[in-house]
Formats: sequence, structure tokens, C-alpha cells
Amino acid sequence: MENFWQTCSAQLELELTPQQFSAWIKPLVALDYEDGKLRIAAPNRFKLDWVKSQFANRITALASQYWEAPTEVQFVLDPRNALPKKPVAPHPAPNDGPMPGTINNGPGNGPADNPAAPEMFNIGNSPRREQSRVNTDLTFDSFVTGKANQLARAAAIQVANNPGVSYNPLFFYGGVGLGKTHLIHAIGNQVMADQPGAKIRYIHAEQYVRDVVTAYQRKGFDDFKHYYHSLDMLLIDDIQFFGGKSRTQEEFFYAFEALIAAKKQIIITSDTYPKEITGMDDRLISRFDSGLTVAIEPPELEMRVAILLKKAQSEGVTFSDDVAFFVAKHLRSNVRELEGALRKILAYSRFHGKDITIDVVKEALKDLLSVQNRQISVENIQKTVADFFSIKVADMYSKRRPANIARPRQIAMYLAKELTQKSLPEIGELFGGRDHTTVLHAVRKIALDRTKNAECNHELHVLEQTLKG
Ligand SMILES: Nc1ncnc2c1ncn2[C@@H]1O[C@H](COP(=O)(O)OP(=O)(O)OP(=O)(O)O)[C@@H](O)[C@H]1O
Repeated sequence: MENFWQTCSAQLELELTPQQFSAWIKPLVALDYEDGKLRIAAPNRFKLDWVKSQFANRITALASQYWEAPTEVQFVLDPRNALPKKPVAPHPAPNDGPMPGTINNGPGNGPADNPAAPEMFNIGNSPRREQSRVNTDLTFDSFVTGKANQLARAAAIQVANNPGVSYNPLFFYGGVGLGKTHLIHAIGNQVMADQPGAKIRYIHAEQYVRDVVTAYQRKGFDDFKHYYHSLDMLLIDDIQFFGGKSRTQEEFFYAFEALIAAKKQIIITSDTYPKEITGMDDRLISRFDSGLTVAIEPPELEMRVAILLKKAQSEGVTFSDDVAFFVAKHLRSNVRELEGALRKILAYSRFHGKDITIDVVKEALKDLLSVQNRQISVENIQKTVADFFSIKVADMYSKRRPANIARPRQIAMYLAKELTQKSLPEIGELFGGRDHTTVLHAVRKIALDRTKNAECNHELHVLEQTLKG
């Protein structure tokens, strides 16, 4: 059974993106196999439902293949998590350790009966929004959904509908400009609309660090604690900024424990998943991972088109589909970049009084497109990587496999996929006639290493900069 699960996981790791693999497959546990029935446990209901709908067929096929007999796969809740994970009482489980600094945080501390935090409750809606720092433009309505973010959005809606109850904390991670901030504001907006009395606060992690420093200088920790511990919902953005800041982490730990124990919702964003945040206390990392952690991935082509069409429409401009496709095909990195391009196109067309056609777009985005299109060839990548690692260019095509050659070759394949438009089979061909699955394996391996290993990430960054000129 264990052998099967190892084989099955290894296969799925090859087939899925690193984020999908670590979010959905890694947390699963194969429980037992008997009479053609395999039972697999998922850590919570959300993951269970998702894995069942998305991966059940594939896992069933792999199991049937492994045991050479039709196999029925059953997904169950991990028995270790079947009981409520956190006691209903407002105190942490005994093994959670002491909670110094947590004050008066029983479940009855909702806005209506919390005399300790009155300043927010008898004030009008707009000062309340201002104090919450929630941006009213960033809503679910204005959030375009696609494959890259549908899970994140589903989790966000669930939490907005049941704050403090379903997944706590909810942790979003992903690269820059992919919509993490947008999504947590959307949750804040919805909860504020549903529960006008709720005390919600959005804060960027850098600001929280500054607040800790100010509280320290002014000896104002009591007020600081009181404020954060009395919130109904805390939205904290880019938590990777806490890395290496132990005093901030300590304060945040207290606030975190107090809020979770009182069933107040915490939503966190980060540029990477909890275990990968450098300089973060293990206690916090394990707590970040104790709710639901969801990735937001870069938008796929269809989603980039939809975003452009929607944003253009909200500017009162109609974009034809072929213009949207043209832009989306050329600008691939993130939503912020698309927004920038759209602004440029609109400004150009207004200034010159021209309709928005592909030629106008080409002109308006001349600089951006020339950077994107600067021809980076696979040959150039092979040469640059070979120079960087002091190996021969010929080793990029050779069948030799010592590690000092195999790894640079994998890096070159990864960069070829990232920086050129070539398909996996085309890249394989250019690397000495290798199969496309070899290229896929290399691309996934290096993408994963990059998230785990700072030195690897740095090397890749240097290579990318060199290649992009
Ligand atoms: N799915 C989406 N639909 C509509 N707009 C989006 C979407 N995703 C992102 N945006 C917009 O793109 C811009 C960048 O998004 P956002 O600031 O949320 O990214 P982020 O992931 O928090 O990035 P960073 O890590 O740099 O803070 C924002 O203006 C946001 O409204």
C-alpha cells in the first residue's frame, strides 16, 4: 500500500504543477487497501471535495493499474481531524503552550457585546470603512475568475459567507500582481456588507511592523494588543515581510492565538507558502498551515483576455476580441502588467484620437512588446547557461548524465520553457532529441527547487537578467 502511494504520488507530481501537488496531493494519506478498495484521507472537507472532483479518476486509474485489478477509491476525512480540531472553549489545546498576552478573548466578544472595543460600533459606514482600510473597489464582482484562481476564489467566498467558521486562518500565496490583495479586500467588503457591526481591519505586513516599532517606542503595547485582539476579522497582506522580525512575530503570534481562539477570522497573503517564508518562527508557520492554504497561479490566456475585456469595459471602452487576444498573448506575467498595458493603450488612443486596433496597440505598447519579444533563442540560453556553469555547450545536447552537467541542462530546459514560445517537444528536440516528458520533468523540478532553495532562485534570477539583457 505504501509502495503504491509512493508510486502514485511520484506520478502525480510529474503531472501537476508544484503548487497543485503540494496543495492537494501532498496532504493526502493512503489509509488502507482491502478487497479492491483503497481509502485515502484528506485533512479537511474542502480538500476532500476538491480532490474527489478533480483527481479521483486519475488516482483510481493509477490504483487499478498498480494492482492490476479494478480498484475503488474512497476519500474520507482524516480520522485525526474528524473531531473538531479546536475546542469550542476559547482556550487553546493544552499542547498549544501558554498564551501570554492573550486577553479577555472569549467567544462572547463579538462587536455587540464587547465594551472593550467600542470606537468602531457607533460610527457611520464610511468612517468604518476608512478605519478598516478595506478598498471598496476590490470586490468579488470585479474579480475575474479562471483556472488560475478559481480555488482561491471559492475558498474566499466560503470564508466570506462563514467568517471564523470554515477555514481559519485562510492563507493565500502566489507571485506578484496575481490578485491576492484584491481577493482579501473582496472578503472584507462582503463581510462588511453582511455584518455592518463587524470590526474588520486590512493591514499590509510592513505597516504592522511599523506599528509594532511605534508601540515599542511609545510603550503602547497595551493599546496595540487591545486593538488587534478585539478585531472580528484581520486581513494581513504580504506576511513574508515579517521574516527575520522576531518582535513583530511574537506580537502577531499573540494576536493570532487570541483571534483564532475567539473564532475571529484571519486571512493572510504571502508570496510563497508558509514553510518557505524565510526567517519565520516555526510556531507561526505551523499555525499558518493549520487552516486552509491556497495558491493563486499566473492567469492563463483565456483569463488574461477576460480580464482585459472586463477592465476595458469598466473604463467605458470596448475592446474587440482580437485586440484583447493580441495583448493577452504578448503579456503573460501577471494582472498588474495587463492593467498597465491597458492604461497605456487607452491613453495613446485618446491622445491620438484613434480607435483601438491591433496596429494602435502595437504602437502604444512598443516598449513593452519589444522587451517581451526580444528574441531569446534556445541556442542563446544553452550558451549562457553553459558559460555560467563552466561546462561545454555540447553537453547541452549530449547524453552524458553526471550531475554537474545534468543540472545545468535541466536549468536550460526550464529557461527555454519560461523565456521562449517553444513547445516541450520542440525544446526536447533542441536538447539532443530528448523526449518531451524529460523536458517536462526538468521544468517542474527546477520550478520546485526555485521555490525551496534561495541559491537556486538567485542563480536563475541572474541567468534571466543576463538573457533578457
Ligand atoms: N482576477 C482578477 N480580476 C480582476 N482584477 C485582478 C485580478 N487579479 C488581480 N487583479 C488586479 O491586478 C492588480 C494587482 O493585483 P493585487 O494587488 O491583488 O496582486 P497581489 O497578488 O496582491 O500582488 P503583490 O504580491 O504584488 O501585492 C490589482 O489592481 C487587482 O485589482
